[in-house]
Amino acid sequence: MATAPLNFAVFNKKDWQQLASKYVAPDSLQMTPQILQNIKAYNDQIAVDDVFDIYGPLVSYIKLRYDQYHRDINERAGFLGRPAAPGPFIIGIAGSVAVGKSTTARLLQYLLQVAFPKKQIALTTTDGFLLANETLQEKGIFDRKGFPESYNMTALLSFMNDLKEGKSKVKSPKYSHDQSDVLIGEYDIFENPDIFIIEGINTLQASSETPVYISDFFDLSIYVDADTDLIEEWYIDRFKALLASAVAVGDDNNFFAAYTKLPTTEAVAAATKVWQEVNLPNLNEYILPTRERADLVLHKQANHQIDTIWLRKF
Ligand SMILES: Nc1ncnc2c1ncn2[C@@H]1O[C@H](COP(=O)(O)OP(=O)(O)O)[C@@H](O)[C@H]1O
Ligand SMILES: CC(C)(COP(=O)(O)O)[C@@H](O)C(=O)NCCC(=O)O
Repeated sequence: MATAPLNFAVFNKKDWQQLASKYVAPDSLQMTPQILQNIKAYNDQIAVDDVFDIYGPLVSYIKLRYDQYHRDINERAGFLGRPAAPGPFIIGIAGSVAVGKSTTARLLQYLLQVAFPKKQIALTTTDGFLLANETLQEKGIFDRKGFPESYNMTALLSFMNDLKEGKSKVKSPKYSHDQSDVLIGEYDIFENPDIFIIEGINTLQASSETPVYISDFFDLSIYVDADTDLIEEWYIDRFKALLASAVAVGDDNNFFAAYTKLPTTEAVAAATKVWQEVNLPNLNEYILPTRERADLVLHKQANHQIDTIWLRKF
């Protein structure tokens, strides 16, 4: 993997694991058999030792940063002589298409909920802020899906601003991987969450539409990293899983239905072409250059196991 910049501390799994109970009382994140069973129920491929060794210390670190965030808000409000109106503590998760951002985000949401049972931990993806496929086609940029110009950045920034200001009933549009499109008129509604996770390939990118970055609203950012050959493998694995579910559902409106009519080798060749011509150039040109903007980098090796963690020192 790449060498970490000077402003990051680098941990291997063993050293990171030592940090586990530094800030969270040991009983607040006990990995009981029930917790592990719940995690396995949603993704049985997740490495169980990662849940203990990587996510345990990560939750401790988030707890530390969350407490600092609230102290900071109160002190700043005191300085201004205005009441503190804290919005959520926002965690941004970035990384390539198919590197495992949404899986990481869901696992983190679950573990934070276990560690903070009285807090509301919410999650969304920037995928819902993509322009609809029809609009991308009208604009002649369907083959640029996922690139910066394919998102409604103004809507995304306004969503982030409303959330951070503590507005109630803030809506984010939904995206379906089965349909490979945004779901017009369908939203997730957030009612003053305490911790908010937003994952997406563009969470650390600048916008050409406005000088404000999405990450200006973040209190912590995580970049999920891996070698590109592995990510391509995971992209194809996910494509095969989406094909299998299209076959199981038998819905002709499913985006993947057309691929199910092809021999598997042809369908996989088509997906490999999309990876090579769309998602890989997007990774190299627009996503990977944001890695060093993150506060924390989780580097994965084969089988999604995390082997190295970079943590920003300053
Ligand atoms: N920690 C993990 N363990 C096992 N499989 C994983 C893990 N993270 C992701 N995957 C698998 O890799 C593929 C891509 O993951 P996903 O979370 O959809 O990526 P992203 O949100 O970055 O596009 C999916 O098939 C998912 O099940
Ligand atoms: C919706 C996405 C831009 C984002 O991907 P994600 O991070 O959710 O995997 C991506 O899945 C995508 O559709 N890319 C365009 C090319 C393709 O069909 O893979």
